[in-house]
Amino acid sequence: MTVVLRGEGLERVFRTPAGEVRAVDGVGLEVSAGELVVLQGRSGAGKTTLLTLLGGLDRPTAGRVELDGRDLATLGDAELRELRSTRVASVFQTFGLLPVLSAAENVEVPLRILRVPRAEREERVAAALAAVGLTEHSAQRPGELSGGQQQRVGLARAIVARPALLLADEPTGQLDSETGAAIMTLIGELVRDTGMAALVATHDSALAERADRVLQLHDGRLTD
Ligand SMILES: Nc1ncnc2c1ncn2[C@@H]1O[C@H](COP(=O)(O)OP(=O)(O)OP(=O)(O)O)[C@@H](O)[C@H]1O
Repeated sequence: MTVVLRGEGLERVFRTPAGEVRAVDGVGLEVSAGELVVLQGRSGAGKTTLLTLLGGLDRPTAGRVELDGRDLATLGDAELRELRSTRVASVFQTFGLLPVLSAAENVEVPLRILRVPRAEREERVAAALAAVGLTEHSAQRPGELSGGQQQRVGLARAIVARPALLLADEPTGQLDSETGAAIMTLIGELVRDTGMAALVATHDSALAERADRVLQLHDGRLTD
């Protein structure tokens, strides 16, 4: 399978008044197309910092990230933004939906940014909402949806631009365990159906059952 994401020798050191924090300390990993990898680790293990490096939102202190075959260090800001908006989708614990927009309008946002023509936007938004089982709720605003439904809107918005990579940081953190498990199952289905690569950070070990592979992060390092 094609490797979509590769991290090599990644380090991220934060300099704080209290001293240096090695949040990510020599991490190497690969995620391939059609693969769901779960990144597990306790609070403070470095999961968010690692995802931020892998998604090109922050630059590593050392090491390299290759996304879709491109070394992020060689890209300028504009190229990096372009790669991020076309090839990477992110899902967070706080669903990040715009409260004044309907579910469908929220899902449409990435396509507007990419200047996709209107008719195609409508078609793709409908398909993404159908994929997460929310066709009947497309006109509702986030405040009128349950937490699990809001996260499904977040997932529809993530996949609508057909990214090569989905990065999710505690996507089930605000949900009860049953709803969280359903969201994780849905992520697994989306990965299989679309062939995208997915890396999902969570401290919930029950969710790891749905992964093709589980990585354990401890004090910024991957352990076996
Ligand atoms: N901007 C920053 N400045 C200084 N230290 C930071 C910064 N961001 C993160 N850290 C530190 O890096 C370490 C890893 O933090 P990170 O948020 O990546 O962990 P996490 O595994 O995502 O935790 P959680 O599950 O609680 O979100 C922690 O010790 C944290 O305090």
